[in-house]
Amino acid sequence: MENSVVSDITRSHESSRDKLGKQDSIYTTAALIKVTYTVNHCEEWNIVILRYFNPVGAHKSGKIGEDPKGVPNNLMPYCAQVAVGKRKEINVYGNDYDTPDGTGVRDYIHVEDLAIGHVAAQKKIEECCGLKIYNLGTGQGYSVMDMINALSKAAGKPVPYKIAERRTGDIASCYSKPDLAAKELGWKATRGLDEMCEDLWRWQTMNPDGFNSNGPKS
Ligand SMILES: O=c1ccn([C@@H]2O[C@H](COP(=O)(O)OP(=O)(O)O[C@H]3O[C@H](CO)[C@H](O)[C@H](O)[C@H]3O)[C@@H](O)[C@H]2O)c(=O)[nH]1
Repeated sequence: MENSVVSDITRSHESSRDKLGKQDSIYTTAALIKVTYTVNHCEEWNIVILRYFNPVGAHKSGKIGEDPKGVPNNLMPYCAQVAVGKRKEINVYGNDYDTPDGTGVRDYIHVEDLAIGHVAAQKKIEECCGLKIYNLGTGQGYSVMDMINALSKAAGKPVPYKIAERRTGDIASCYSKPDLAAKELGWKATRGLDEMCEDLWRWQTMNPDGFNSNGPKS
């Protein structure tokens, strides 16, 4: 199976067992903590585990954002560096997946929605909740090409790309089922793809070299 819809930890899931086991890591860590919690009778501990999906965006001010060290590994920081002229083009890792346009699908979430999810989780801990595990995603999958097009729109120019080989360890599609977070945390992601890309682009243009930039800071 190449696809993975990440639902509650106690439910079975489908994902590839690739060489790196990459897509399974989101499960494995939470599952191990859950076992440790139960086996060691930690019921007096209150723990909330948050499963992040793919954070994108930056603070609205343009002053706080992602500053990868070296060559970015992830799609959107790399795309942003291409758009700002620091890199030539983005490699699209495979266009022959079983997805609507053949490129990989992920659940991208605005980093501010993710931050608000943490505040909701903190409140849950204060209710003495025991061990809880929540997905912080939008529940909506977008492809690599959707993301390149959305950033091109925000930047007002095309982001150059080329189709490359699949990357080892990638699966076709992975997105969340965030219902439990909505029900028990009262949390839901509200920022859409355009806002993610606009905020990412503002950060990147104000800080082309990340926190070492000498560009406008106000
Ligand atoms: O230069 C790139 C980088 C990525 N991609 C594609 O873009 C999508 C997203 O890739 P990311 O690397 O941005 O994110 P992943 O979902 O692959 O990986 C993220 O989720 C993983 C678990 O699911 C791990 O947590 C990992 O550290 C985290 O970055 C994938 O289809 C990937 O193939 C490209 O086409 N070109």
